[in-house]
Amino acid sequence: MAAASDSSCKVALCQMTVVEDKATNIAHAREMVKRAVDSGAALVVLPEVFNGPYDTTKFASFAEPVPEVGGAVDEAASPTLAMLAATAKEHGVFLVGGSVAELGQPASEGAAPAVFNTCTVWSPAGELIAKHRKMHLFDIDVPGRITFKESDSLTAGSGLAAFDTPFGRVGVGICYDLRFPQLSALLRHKEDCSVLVFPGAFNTTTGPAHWELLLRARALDNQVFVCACSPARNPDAGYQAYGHSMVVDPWGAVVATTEHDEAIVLADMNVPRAAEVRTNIPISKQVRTDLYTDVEWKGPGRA
Ligand SMILES: O=C(O)CCC(=O)C(=O)O
Repeated sequence: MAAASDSSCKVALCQMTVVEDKATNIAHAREMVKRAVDSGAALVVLPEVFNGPYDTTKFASFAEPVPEVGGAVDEAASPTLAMLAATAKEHGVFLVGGSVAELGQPASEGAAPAVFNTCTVWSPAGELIAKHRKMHLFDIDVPGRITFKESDSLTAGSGLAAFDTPFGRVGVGICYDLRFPQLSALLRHKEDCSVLVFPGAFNTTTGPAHWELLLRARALDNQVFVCACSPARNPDAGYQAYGHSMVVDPWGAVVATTEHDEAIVLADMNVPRAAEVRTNIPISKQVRTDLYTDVEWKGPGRA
């Protein structure tokens, strides 16, 4: 395992090019993780839906069963997960396996199996130590720019995912989950995380406008490191990823990033910096939880 002291850690975000062919993506991810480890990373992150196209009509055909935390991978049915487990173990690193379409159980008898957008996290021993099903599905309509409806083919998850490392506790969300400060706040205040990791795939409309702003906002309002890993932009793909994988520190500063081409983004995270910022600006002690209980969330379908 690459050197990771008790407090600091080198993180690598593998901004890989994703193509239509699953086996090619699996092999490419394995090779990028190896390169990340060769650069000294102890925590390696892959992008959202890294084993196939980001396309609601294709998720089901790329989907694989995902075991529960601590469970064994069915290597024949889940070649992507088998690679993640083996690669984490081979290199002795924590591996946040981007996300894959997860083949779940049918919601009712006779229904099609539910498909989730699921992030798996692997320990240096190759064990599945956390699993996050995307909680907020990416359904947006910006006329003339982008319309996307994950809920056409995906089911939302509802659990929190976090895992312990020698350098601190790490929480996980996926892409659109970033837009919901409540999830990050739960990871910080309920799960006690100092690092949040988001595999994500923003696009060329919302990416330039919101990606960095959201990452820096989540870092600042929770006083945590935020690491977000995108696929590279593939000109041949139907969905044009924004790229710009990024690490933000608890002060809200961007400490490492890139453009939209394939790259490995590396950053040293000095995790005790989170505690230092929390002492300097003690918002978690000053927060007026007594005043926020009556928020009435507005929107269609809500009273
Ligand atoms: O929130 C956005 O603008 C992009 C979200 C997205 O691409 C996703 O959730 O996969």
